[in-house]
Amino acid sequence: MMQLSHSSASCRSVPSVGRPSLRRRVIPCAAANGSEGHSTTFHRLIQDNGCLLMPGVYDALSARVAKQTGHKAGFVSGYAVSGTVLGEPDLGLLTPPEMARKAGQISGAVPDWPVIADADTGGGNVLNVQRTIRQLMTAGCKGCFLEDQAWPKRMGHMRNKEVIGMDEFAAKIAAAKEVIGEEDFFLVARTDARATSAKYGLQEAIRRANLYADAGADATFVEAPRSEEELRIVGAETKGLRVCNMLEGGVTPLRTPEELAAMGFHLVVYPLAGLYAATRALLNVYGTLAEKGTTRDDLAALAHFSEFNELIGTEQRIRTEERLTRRAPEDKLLVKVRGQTKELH
Ligand SMILES: C[C@@](O)(CC(=O)O)C(=O)O
Ligand SMILES: [Mg+2]
Repeated sequence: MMQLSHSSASCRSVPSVGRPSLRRRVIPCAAANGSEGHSTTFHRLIQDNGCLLMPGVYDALSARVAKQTGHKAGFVSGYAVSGTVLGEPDLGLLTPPEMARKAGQISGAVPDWPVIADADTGGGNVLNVQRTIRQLMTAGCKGCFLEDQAWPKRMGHMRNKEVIGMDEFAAKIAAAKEVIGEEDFFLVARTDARATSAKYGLQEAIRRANLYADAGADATFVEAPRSEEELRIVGAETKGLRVCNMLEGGVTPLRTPEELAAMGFHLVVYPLAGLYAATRALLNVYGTLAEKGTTRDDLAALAHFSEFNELIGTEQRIRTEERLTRRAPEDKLLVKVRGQTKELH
């Protein structure tokens, strides 16, 4: 059973981000009331780091870069995967199997780096939720976000959202918990009730988050608070572990993990920072190429050949290939069999 009963004076240190250096900064831990349940990788990461910062990732390469720059975990963003795999907006077009496939590629590329995937609404009713969660677990994910939007869902900071009934969503949480059992999988229940087109608002979102915590979610996520004041209210009035979504250009003001920890949050996601940065870089370099016909005067804006090869382990792979296939001077193939080198003719 997990305990996060640190006083506001207790602290954890986390590595700084943005570069691979080991510079560390300290984030005061927020106390979590009612955070009981089975312990998972993400419970441990939150306990060890105070407030855990997770960048959004959308493919194997972005996950490798996030890991290399010192992040301890990543969030496979539905918005970013929809944008990069389909070239489509986050309006419910990406299917759960497409997300599971991408999440599996990411987990495969960074096997020792935990990721939480965006399960959106779970793809339908309780049975779809169970299938989706099983697929994400098989893909190697260590958790997911599941949200109470009606289908077709839309990205949380867009207009025309609707939510399903809170009891119906509590049943989806129960369905998810049933397949998770004692597995190492962290379930975040998200409510979009703050910003629907219908009658709801912040108090409804808080009521829902608390119901979802009672239904067994490991953490709750009130989507789209509109001000610092609303962030504080969510931090003060919801139970258990709390997730905060920091979205450049969205309706919630951007804050640091330190600032959010002081308001009572435990897990901070910047889901679109990488996607938007990569998009800006591509716009720039393709624009340059179209304009000038060459990149030769703009190489500083690009990763270097050797830098990129190092990032994806090219040299290591070539050495493995050489070790397994190199021919002896007499042109015989040497292979290792149970520790002994033998010649193949
Ligand atoms: C976090 C998010 O769900 C975006 C959102 O709806 O706020 C994502 O897909 O990255
Ligand atoms: Mg999403």
